[in-house]
Amino acid sequence: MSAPRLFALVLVVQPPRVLLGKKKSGFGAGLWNGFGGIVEPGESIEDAARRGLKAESGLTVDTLQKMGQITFEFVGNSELMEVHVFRADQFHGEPKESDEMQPQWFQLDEVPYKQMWPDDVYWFPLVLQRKLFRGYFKFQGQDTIVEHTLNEVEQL
Ligand SMILES: CNc1cc(N2CCN(C)CC2)nc(N)n1
Repeated sequence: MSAPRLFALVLVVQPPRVLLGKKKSGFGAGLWNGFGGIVEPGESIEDAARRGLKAESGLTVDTLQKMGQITFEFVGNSELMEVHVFRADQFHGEPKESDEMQPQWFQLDEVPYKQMWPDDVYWFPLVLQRKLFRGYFKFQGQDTIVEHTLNEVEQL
């Protein structure tokens, strides 16, 4: 079992709204998601979160709160993905479309779960409620969750 591939994911939450981006190409194209990207060698996970948020939305943040860690397995693919989820409540700049993402504000009661990764409906509410969590989701393809665990934790 090789080391999982690390990703950072940032949700900018300013009740009653949350900023999401519609992925324009590649893995998860067409889905709304937080901003971020792969953690490069020699980079901290938090650095990757800041870098990805800036590159994909144009925003910078002072403070990021760690909210959760999710491990994804895809049937038939031995490489696990480990996504570190962060929340930001304050930001600098204006959301700007990038090559990767089309940003849009959503009311918290109108999060477009049907156009998001299927796991999001499970853990997104925990981010909004400021609850820390660890999750594991096993996917068959990109649409079907065949197994999952999700636990609130005291610390990450
Ligand atoms: C497989 N399920 C996923 C992956 C995911 N990813 C994985 C790929 N990253 C580029 C972005 C974050 N994000 C969510 N919300 N769900």
